[in-house]
Amino acid sequence: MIVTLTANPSLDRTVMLPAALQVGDVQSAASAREDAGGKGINVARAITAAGEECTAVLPLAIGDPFAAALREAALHTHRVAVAGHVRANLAITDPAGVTTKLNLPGAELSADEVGAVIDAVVAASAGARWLVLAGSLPPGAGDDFYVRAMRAVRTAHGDAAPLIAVDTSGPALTAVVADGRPDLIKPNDDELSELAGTTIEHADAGAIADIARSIVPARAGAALVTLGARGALLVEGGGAWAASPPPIQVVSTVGAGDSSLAGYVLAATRGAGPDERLRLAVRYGAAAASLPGTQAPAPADLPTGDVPVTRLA
Ligand SMILES: O=P(O)(O)OC[C@@]1(O)O[C@H](CO)[C@@H](O)[C@@H]1O
Repeated sequence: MIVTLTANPSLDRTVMLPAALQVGDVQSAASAREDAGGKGINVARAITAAGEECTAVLPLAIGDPFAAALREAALHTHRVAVAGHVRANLAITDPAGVTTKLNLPGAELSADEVGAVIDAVVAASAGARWLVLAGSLPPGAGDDFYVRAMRAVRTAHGDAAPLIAVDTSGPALTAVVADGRPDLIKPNDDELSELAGTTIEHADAGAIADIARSIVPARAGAALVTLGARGALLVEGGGAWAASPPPIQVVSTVGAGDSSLAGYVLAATRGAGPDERLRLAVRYGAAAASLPGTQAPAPADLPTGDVPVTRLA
């Protein structure tokens, strides 16, 4: 069983344009869609669609319209009643696959609500193999929220505690790497650059792996570094691997990283080795990028093209 936590869910609105976005102009849109989003929700949707048992923990006010979008996602959820309503995030996509994203901060959580969310994660993760903590933190949670959640889960479940994956950014990611020692982090190129205090924009796979090694394995068990159209890297104590994506038509990149993480966790749960974990991560990320809006891929959506994986020195 796999548990995800989305401390800051979002109703994802996607507006699809028939041409490139013209900032400052009025444009007619071709169509629009809404999806229940937030990183942990997206991970849970891909895992559930693959037939694995999964619970998505989230704060949700009674009567929040987000509940209707969640119903459509058909997820098993553990909801913590809070006062504030779920934010709405906006994505604008065009026929060339260019995605523009506007994310709101989310409603503030009170100290009691923060404590209730952590208690819910501890309860939901009893017997789980993986716990995925994903997304930005809402105001009020505190930068150390994920560290607190990880400590609470590990203290409560001891040797039976799940492996913990964290996908976040900024001070929340810095805190997790400084004080949490997650089993897996999933930075993208910007997040790894910020974490390591260097830029990886023009670095090749070997150089990126070396940068990840400044964190792995001392401060995180492994790093799945997603690089968009360049593929992804997996760095762990035993080695580093790079994978290139299969050819796809990009429709919306929203949720591609979440689906990569879902693919990784699915493969890990099934006992796959590092190269297969990385390959499935890249296939899931590519599948998500080829779907509109924040749709999470099902196994039937996975691209059939080759995903070459190479071991790095
Ligand atoms: O503000 P955060 O939590 O960093 O990102 C939120 C978000 O962009 O992440 C998902 C895609 O990864 C979307 O469903 C959602 O809108």
